[in-house]
Amino acid sequence: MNIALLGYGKMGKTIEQIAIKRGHKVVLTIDKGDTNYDITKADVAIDFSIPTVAYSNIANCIDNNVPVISGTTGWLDKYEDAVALCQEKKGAFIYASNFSLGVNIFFELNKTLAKMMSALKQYNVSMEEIHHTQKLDAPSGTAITLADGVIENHDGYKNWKLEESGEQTIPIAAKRIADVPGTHTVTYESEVDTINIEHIAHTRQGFALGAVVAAEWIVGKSGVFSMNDVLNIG
Ligand SMILES: NC(=O)c1ccc[n+]([C@@H]2O[C@H](COP(=O)([O-])OP(=O)(O)OC[C@H]3O[C@@H](n4cnc5c(N)ncnc54)[C@H](O)[C@@H]3O)[C@@H](O)[C@H]2O)c1
Ligand SMILES: O=C(O)C1=N[C@H](C(=O)O)CCC1
Repeated sequence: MNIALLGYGKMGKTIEQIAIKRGHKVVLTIDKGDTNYDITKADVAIDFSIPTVAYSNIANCIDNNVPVISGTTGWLDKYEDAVALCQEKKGAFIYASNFSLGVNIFFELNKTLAKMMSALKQYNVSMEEIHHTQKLDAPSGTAITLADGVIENHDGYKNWKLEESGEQTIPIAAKRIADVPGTHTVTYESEVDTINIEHIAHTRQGFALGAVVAAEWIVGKSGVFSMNDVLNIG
């Protein structure tokens, strides 16, 4: 497959290594300031850029009929626009806040636990995410997906807030520590005990492999998909 990388930072470079090992060719590496390029050289594009440009990168792919995978976080106010554009143009698009297999299993575990805890009002839920200090957005996209998973499956919670608790609100703490690839903890606390579930990424390889697997999966399809479709879970 010929792959375009939109964003050639930490993730773009890790994805390039994995894509080549899996027999693909990286035909475009687009970073800040690169505007004049022909995206149609690629069979599929993988966007890991920055929140302010993710939507225009995705829209450019859809407009040019190139399937696109996006892992960029912090741009979800425009997610529904991307869905509408993809449907209108009969394109192919996947956004995932986290492409790693382990986190996608963790997402399902989180939903199951939320269902179990819904009747147990003596427990309060909270979340913590820890990432490296270059991260531009907070809370992480993964923490938002985890909070949404609780809200959909636990009748005690209706929203989430960064560093703030309140009635029916899941507090999310965001910590920034040098070189941490990504740690997420969901905690249920009562007066007598604590239940934690946690995912710790040791490297970025898991995110990158998941993005390449999603790119392999989407070619030849049309529609808006999720990692659950790719991994056949959930
Ligand atoms: N979904 C996941 O599994 C997952 C995993 C890791 C990171 N991420 C997200 O992916 C994004 C990138 O992460 P990173 O660690 O590679 O960040 P990074 O800062 O290392 O790389 C981002 C790159 O995008 C470039 N960029 C700026 N403007 C651009 C433009 N107009 N077009 C293309 N590229 C442009 C920057 O110059 C930089 O090189 C972040 O939003 C991060 O939260 C998601
Ligand atoms: O390094 C990052 O930035 C990460 N971003 C994603 C998020 O916001 O959840 C996934 C984990 C790494």
